[in-house]
Amino acid sequence: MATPSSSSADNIIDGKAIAETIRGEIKEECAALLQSSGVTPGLAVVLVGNRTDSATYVRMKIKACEEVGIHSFKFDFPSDVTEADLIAKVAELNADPAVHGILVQLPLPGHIHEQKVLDTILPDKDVDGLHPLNLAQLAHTNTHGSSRKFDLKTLPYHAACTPQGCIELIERSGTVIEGKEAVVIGRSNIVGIPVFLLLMQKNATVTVIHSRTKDASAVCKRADIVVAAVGRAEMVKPDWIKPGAVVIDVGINSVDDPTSKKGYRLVGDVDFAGCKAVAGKITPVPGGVGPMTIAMLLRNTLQGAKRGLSGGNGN
Ligand SMILES: Nc1nc(=O)c2c([nH]1)NC[C@@H]1CN(c3ccc(C(=O)N[C@@H](CCC(=O)O)C(=O)O)cc3)C=[N+]21
Ligand SMILES: [Mg+2]
Repeated sequence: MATPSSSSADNIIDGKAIAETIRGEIKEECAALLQSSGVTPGLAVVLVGNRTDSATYVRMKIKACEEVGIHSFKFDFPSDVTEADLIAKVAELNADPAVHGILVQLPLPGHIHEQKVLDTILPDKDVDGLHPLNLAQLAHTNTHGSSRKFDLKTLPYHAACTPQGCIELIERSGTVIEGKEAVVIGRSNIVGIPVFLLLMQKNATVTVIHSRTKDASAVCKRADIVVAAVGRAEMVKPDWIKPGAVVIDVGINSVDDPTSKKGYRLVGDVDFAGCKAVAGKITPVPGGVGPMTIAMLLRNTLQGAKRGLSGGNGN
């Protein structure tokens, strides 16, 4: 086993490396699934318009599929596509047995009601975990006081990808969640709420901080585990962090930077340099949560294909 280095980087959680490990695990499982049942998992990706960031993310997702042995099917629509046409495509994919997962890349153009489109995806094919029924399943799961363990790899429904990625980063970097004080900053349906639910299912004591919280920094400072998902550049300062805490930064904020070639750079919701000096462990941006989101998408797609074989969603 490699000896951990004692460089200043050694409290950084390497999301890129952890995601690579997980993609390796998924690749093996895809090969085994193909061997045993002849099935290749399939992911349909729907991209609307020509945002460069969305096109980049979609390209990364498709490349990741190829690498692990998941079929991908890409559907491009112009930015003036009607909501009805998008919903018709989703309905077609819902009925396609080669498609185990459907992802509609967000954001959608303003004239389209995003949730209305997402709600059309069959929950069993909703590998983003953004359908309200999947969020409800996560809240409704109750393994406490039962011998059944809460295991992300075998959930009978889809949990959202970024939140699952946060949990994997915490656990795979060596932190036991059970019994810890966790604070989630932000309460979005996509990240804050599902992260809160996952941490609770993992037996943490969880507090959610939001825009109406009084004295957010004092509440945050109680946490052994902090997950920041507010979408405000470098909002979490070193004096918010309890010494030794694990800090997971979900934010992807672009800030002007004339010294960079692109004229901007990406920063998280956490003041990384400052908080790194106080935290026990911390994720960088980029190279933290981002790559995990894609790894979890692959895992959900594989899981969906396996569930399809066993018939029904096991509830
Ligand atoms: N239906 C839907 N599902 C999503 O999961 C979804 C979405 N819409 N819309 C946009 C956000 C954003 N997102 C990211 C995925 C990977 C990285 C990622 O891998 N980032 C790299 C850097 C990538 C770069 O070089 O820009 C990193 O953080 O290291 C980031 C962001 C998924 N999203
Ligand atoms: Mg809209």
